[in-house]
Amino acid sequence: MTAPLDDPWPAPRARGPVDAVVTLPGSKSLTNRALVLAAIADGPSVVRRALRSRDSLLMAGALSALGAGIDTSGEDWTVTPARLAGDATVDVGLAGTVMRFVPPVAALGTGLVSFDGDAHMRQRPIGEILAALRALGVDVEGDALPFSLRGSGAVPGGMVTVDASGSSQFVSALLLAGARYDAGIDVRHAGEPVPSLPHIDMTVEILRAHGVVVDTALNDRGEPDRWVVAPGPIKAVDHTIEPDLSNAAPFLGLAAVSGGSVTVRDWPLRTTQAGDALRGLLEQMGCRVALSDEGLTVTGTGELLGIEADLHDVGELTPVVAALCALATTPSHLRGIGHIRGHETDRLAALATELGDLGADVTEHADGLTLRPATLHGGTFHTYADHRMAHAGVVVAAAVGSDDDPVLVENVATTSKTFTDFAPFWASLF
Ligand SMILES: O=C(O)C1=C[C@@H](OP(=O)(O)O)[C@@H](O)[C@H](O)C1
Ligand SMILES: C=C(OP(=O)(O)O)C(=O)O
Repeated sequence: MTAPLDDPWPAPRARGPVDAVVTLPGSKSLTNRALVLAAIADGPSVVRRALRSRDSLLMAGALSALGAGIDTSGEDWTVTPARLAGDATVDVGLAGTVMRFVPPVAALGTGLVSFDGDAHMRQRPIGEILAALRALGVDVEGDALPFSLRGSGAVPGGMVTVDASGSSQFVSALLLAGARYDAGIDVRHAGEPVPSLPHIDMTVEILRAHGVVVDTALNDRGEPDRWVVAPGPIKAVDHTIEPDLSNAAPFLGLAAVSGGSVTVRDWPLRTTQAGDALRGLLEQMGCRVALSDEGLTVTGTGELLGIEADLHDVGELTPVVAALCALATTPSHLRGIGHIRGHETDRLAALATELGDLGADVTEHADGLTLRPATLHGGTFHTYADHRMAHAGVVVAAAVGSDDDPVLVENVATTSKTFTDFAPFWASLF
């Protein structure tokens, strides 16, 4: 057990360049997809180097509640599918992947499944998936958390239209379970552009690894925003989970703000993870970036430049990128990210308030932020129960303030959503 931290936490300030080589925990997005598919696959499988954090344990708990056998005792998790039967309650916590990916699976079972989660989760969008399930023949009660559904042992499936402009997870959720629906699933998006497309690519890629037939070529034939999953078996496949590249953001950001050098081990040469975009973003901000057999190394050059960036595809990187922009010597404009107001908190409002309270020059727009150079000072950085706000806070704390005027990060423990014991690990680097 790690000792409880002071709250608010006096996050360490870098007194010189920070040099470190780190091994990061597994990807939340990959772990939770692998668990879902393992639970409805044709036989048992192993999820190696699974992320052990609140979101992945909630996913394991949810699938176990539906009947799957999941052994999370070791580093490698064994999953044994079972007929999904009986009444169950599912705690989704603050995990978008649990709230969105589990209902389409629960619909395959027999029994009443009730969903609830953290207070803020009741504000996060889910209505589109519940409406889609209803249209596909599932008995669903409610339009937001808490909600329930009653499975009848089969889902007819077929064609369904969703507005996934609020979250790519609406599409991923339906695709993940779709091969088990009688007619498969044909998902069409209608609305403003879908954010976080690499996450849908990740879903398609892992489905194909399980032998599921997914047609996205329809998109290339002039039908954008359409994904078709054929009904059929889901092969049992063992997965080894890549490190979480989005969670690499504060570590690489630390190199940038301290003028040091941080290597994240096992950075994949090819990946669908949104965090891979950090390579280009940090290079644009003036860092040296090198991918080698050892991993990804980012070296701060002493110069941190602002950026013009459309983060629509990689919105989850916004909090740390915005923190870096607040410390940059030239202006920045981050756009295309209105949807992150529906993340763990309204991230645009939270970043504008918290960075602004430390002296940053931030303007909030409907779909982004403008940040101009300013001198920041110490104070308390609130996190709104959002792990990535805490990541932004510790990066600012590393670069700003003084012994008499430090940056304190409130509820840094919220990082446990995707990184167990983040704060002691972070502190060990200084
Ligand atoms: O499918 C996933 O694993 C995710 C999709 C994205 O959600 P949105 O499309 O809601 O941004 C991303 O931000 C989230 O962290 C994880
Ligand atoms: C948006 C995020 O999480 P979730 O999976 O809960 O949607 C995130 O981790 O940045």
